[in-house]
Amino acid sequence: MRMPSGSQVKIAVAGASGYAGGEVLRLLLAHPSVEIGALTGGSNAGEPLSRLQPHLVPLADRVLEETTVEVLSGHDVVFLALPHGQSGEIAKALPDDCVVIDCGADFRLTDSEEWERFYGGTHAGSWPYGLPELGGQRDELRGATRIAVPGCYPTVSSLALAPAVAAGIVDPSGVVVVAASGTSGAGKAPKPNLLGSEVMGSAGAYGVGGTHRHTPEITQNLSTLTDEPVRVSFTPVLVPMPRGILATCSAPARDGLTAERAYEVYTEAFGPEPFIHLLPRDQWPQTKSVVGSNAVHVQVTLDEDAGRLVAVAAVDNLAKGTAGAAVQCMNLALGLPETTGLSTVGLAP
Ligand SMILES: NC(=O)C1=CN([C@@H]2O[C@H](COP(=O)(O)OP(=O)(O)OC[C@H]3O[C@@H](n4cnc5c(N)ncnc54)[C@H](OP(=O)(O)O)[C@@H]3O)[C@@H](O)[C@H]2O)C=CC1
Ligand SMILES: CC(=O)N[C@@H](CCC(=O)OP(=O)(O)O)C(=O)O
Repeated sequence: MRMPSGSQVKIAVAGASGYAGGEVLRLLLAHPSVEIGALTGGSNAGEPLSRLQPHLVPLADRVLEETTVEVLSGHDVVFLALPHGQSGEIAKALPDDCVVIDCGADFRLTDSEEWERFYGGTHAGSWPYGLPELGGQRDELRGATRIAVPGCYPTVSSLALAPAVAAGIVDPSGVVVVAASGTSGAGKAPKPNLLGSEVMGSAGAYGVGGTHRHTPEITQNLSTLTDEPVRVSFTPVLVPMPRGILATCSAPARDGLTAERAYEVYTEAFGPEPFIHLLPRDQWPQTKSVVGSNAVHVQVTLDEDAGRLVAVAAVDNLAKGTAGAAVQCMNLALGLPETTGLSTVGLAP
């Protein structure tokens, strides 16, 4: 579906009471070509949106509806911001010409065995993957009617290493990613380990030992860039901040690589990308610079003694890590300028 210039696209958001759905709405309120239609919830259906998302002032008079195919039909674009496993049935029942953008994981993986191993249950299938900056992915997204938005950790770690893997300056069988995330990455639903008293003043690793479900997604992404085997050791870390991910990624450097050459490779790869900002040589990414924005801040160097390329990247997990990517993909799907309604300006301090 392509938008005739000057016309408005009518969107619906399923999961509008959650973090990802709320962020999709925050971004779309600043989008010039969007009219906001149905907003649905789960347990909060029937509640005023303002009780759940008081920051979305222009939508203060809206009431959350039930998440049903009937409510969501009749829109040009439907954003699904539902828990894993909830998108498949709804997506299949929506009209073919409706653009469906799934913020969940249901359609991200291409390998059904990996889906069953990491998520359990039946694999719903795979859709065009919503990371335009990865290889030739942008072309897949133009005019697409079904899009799987990447996970937040896979977005930041895949982008941090993509230029190095694509250029063959590292051995992709030795990738290590350690990424620290803010607590909104875990969603709004209460969880015992996410109580304020558990999280405040503490940082903790989880999903250690290759068990986190984003491991196969990072491996899948990097494998699209090389014919060599890709092996990823991924460790997520929960840190006491509401938003942001900082990923420290490394891989064995190929003989003869210098820090200058690595930086050159990244400059060439990211030069044309509107949302990826390779920092000046002496600066390193920090989450506060990307909060609220769709930007990815990246830096790269060589650890000569360890013989490893080290790339660090920061994103806002709810913006480029979810909702910003979803809006960027909508723009591509509809033939709008890719950056419409999205900013690279963060919120600091
Ligand atoms: N948070 C993040 O940083 C990221 C999130 N995502 C993905 O986005 C999706 C949403 O995540 P997030 O917003 O964080 O989660 P939240 O827990 O904050 O929100 C979940 C939303 O889904 C609704 N919901 C829950 N169960 C049902 C159901 N059975 N039927 C209909 N609606 C239901 C909830 O409604 P109610 O509250 O009314 O019950 C709520 O609106 C997930 O798939 C997540 O993996 C992806 C990347 C990053
Ligand atoms: C801090 C935190 O808990 N983060 C989430 C990942 C959030 C994300 O990207 O999500 P989905 O794959 O769920 O869409 C986690 O580790 O499960």
